Amino acid sequence: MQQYLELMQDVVDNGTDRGDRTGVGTRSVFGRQLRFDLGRGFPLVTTKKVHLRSIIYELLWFLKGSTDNNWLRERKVSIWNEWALENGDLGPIYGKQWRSWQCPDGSTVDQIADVVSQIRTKPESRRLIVSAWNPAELPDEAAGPQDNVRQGRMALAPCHCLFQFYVSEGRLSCQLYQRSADLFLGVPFNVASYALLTHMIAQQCDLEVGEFVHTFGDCHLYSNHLTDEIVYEQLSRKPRPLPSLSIARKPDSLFEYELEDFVFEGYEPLPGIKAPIAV
Ligand SMILES: Nc1nc(=O)c2c([nH]1)NC[C@@H]1CN(c3ccc(C(=O)N[C@@H](CCC(=O)O)C(=O)O)cc3)CN21
Ligand SMILES: O=c1ccn([C@H]2C[C@H](O)[C@@H](COP(=O)(O)O)O2)c(=O)[nH]1
Repeated sequence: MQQYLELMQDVVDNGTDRGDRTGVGTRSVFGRQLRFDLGRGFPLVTTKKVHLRSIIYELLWFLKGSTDNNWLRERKVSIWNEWALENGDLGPIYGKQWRSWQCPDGSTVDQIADVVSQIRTKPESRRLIVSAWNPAELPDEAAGPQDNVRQGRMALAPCHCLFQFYVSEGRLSCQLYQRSADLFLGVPFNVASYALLTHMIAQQCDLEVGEFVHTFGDCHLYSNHLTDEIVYEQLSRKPRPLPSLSIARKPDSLFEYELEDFVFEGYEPLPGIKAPIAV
């Protein structure tokens, strides 16, 4: 994960200091890319301990099509708490757009089931895309997350907003476009989540894993992460070898995976680093 640290250093050295929606302030660069060969280890940050359980449950929750934070809370995953209503509702965020994108005629599109079926039947297609960016349901940037949900809008605009698959020589690759990236807290989650999704879809489609290509728009470090205890501490650490992932069984569909199916070996990270989240 040296390249993750290099991107962090790039933001520190070349970023411009700017204000942002949350009021915290960031240092940011625009337009960057990381590439991970998934055959050479699972891309999980090793220079701090990353909470894999939260990442896996969040992905399973997206794949269920759920936007109800209670499902995560029941599993002790707290990463969406700040954005949810009292009753758990997060509005039409990822799960809704992935599994039941609303059409004008009242029908819905299951983009995930469709893309898996396309990968199986038309692997050379150049249209293997899933988009969470639904302009009709975006939040009003001037209102808070809960107010947006009360209006039937998303609590937060999709950050990882569009991804595309590519099949070549029996390998499945995935490229993500992330319009806005919290490099310290969000990105380790996003890289691992899409790497995991690529492994799952490859297994379902009888393919090997290829690359995960992570393309960024506004790539930032929050100003309250630019401290000796947080970002500079992480930049002083040396990456360790990557863990490996094996999947214990092959479920009948992409929607039937469980936490216990994912077996990670050789994850020996440096200690965790706590940081405040910008809401
Ligand atoms: N500012 C911001 N950054 C994000 O990364 C982010 C948002 N907002 N809003 C929506 C989701 C929620 N995500 C989150 C939220 C919290 C953590 C976080 O606090 N991580 C800690 C603790 C992990 C845990 O307890 O499971 C970490 O050390 O990684 C990570 C991703 C990613 N997203
Ligand atoms: O998966 C995610 C979700 C969110 N983020 C970060 C990126 C930004 O710091 C905030 C979102 O704020 P916007 O004003 O909507 O850009 O959350 C992330 O990195 N990964």
